[in-house]
Amino acid sequence: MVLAAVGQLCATSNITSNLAQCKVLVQKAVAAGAKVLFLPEASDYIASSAEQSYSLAQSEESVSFVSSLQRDAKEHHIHINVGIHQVASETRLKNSLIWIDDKGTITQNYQKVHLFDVDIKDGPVLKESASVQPGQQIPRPFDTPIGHVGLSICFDLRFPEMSLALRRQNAEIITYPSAFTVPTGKAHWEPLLRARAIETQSYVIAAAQAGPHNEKRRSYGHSVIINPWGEVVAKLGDEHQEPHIATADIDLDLVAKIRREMPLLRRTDLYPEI
Ligand SMILES: O=C(O)CNC(=O)[C@H](CS)NC(=O)CCC(=O)C(=O)O
Repeated sequence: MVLAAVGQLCATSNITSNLAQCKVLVQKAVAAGAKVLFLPEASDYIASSAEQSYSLAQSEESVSFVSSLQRDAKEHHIHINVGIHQVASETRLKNSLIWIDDKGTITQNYQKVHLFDVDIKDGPVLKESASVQPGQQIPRPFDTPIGHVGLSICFDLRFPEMSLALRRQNAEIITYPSAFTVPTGKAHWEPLLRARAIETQSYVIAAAQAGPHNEKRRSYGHSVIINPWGEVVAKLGDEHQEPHIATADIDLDLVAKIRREMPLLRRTDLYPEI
């Protein structure tokens, strides 16, 4: 069994201080003996407008955010999965999730495919598609020290088609780094994540942002690791004063046992194969 850590922070528009929080999380994960650290969506920054988000993605701080974590990964022999913004075009960004291996190399880069556009009465109004270009592919799950990892981000967790597609390609662990809104988090966060774990018979690892990013926006927190039986095996609350981690052993024998004991044989003669 290999130990994985989820890290929780509250990013603002200050990339330098967000990096400092991420580095604290790396230190805590290393001290706990974790081999992989999962950091939230948009760990580099949460901006207060589309314009600010685009200009931050072009900044030097944005480049050093990633290179500094690459150096940490190499120095401490830890893999780091982290959500960042990348420039996609002259007007739009990518909401990206990169995998940095224990040599400091970026080996995977997933671009979020489902964008979060909501306008909830007396609730959050967010239009991610105003500044972000949707990804066009679902990368294949890849080998890591904790098993085959399939990458997805935040709002993607509402689409079981995507997690089932990753499962069919042999994912054993599915990631959902997030910055969930508070009302949708209270209502949907844990049940949806547990459902994704149960129906894919995979670990679900969801590192979350927590607390107030600016006057307009706050995130729900509650980072979790869920085993393939749907049990929460590591959990944080909504603390946001200082960065926190939670850890769990990833047991691939448990994945194999659950899949062997309860095969989910699909009736693809009756509905399409995903
Ligand atoms: O804004 C950034 O820079 C980073 N992106 C995000 O935080 C994204 C888009 S606004 N947040 C979500 O997808 C929350 C989904 C959610 O809360 C739900 O599905 O209920």
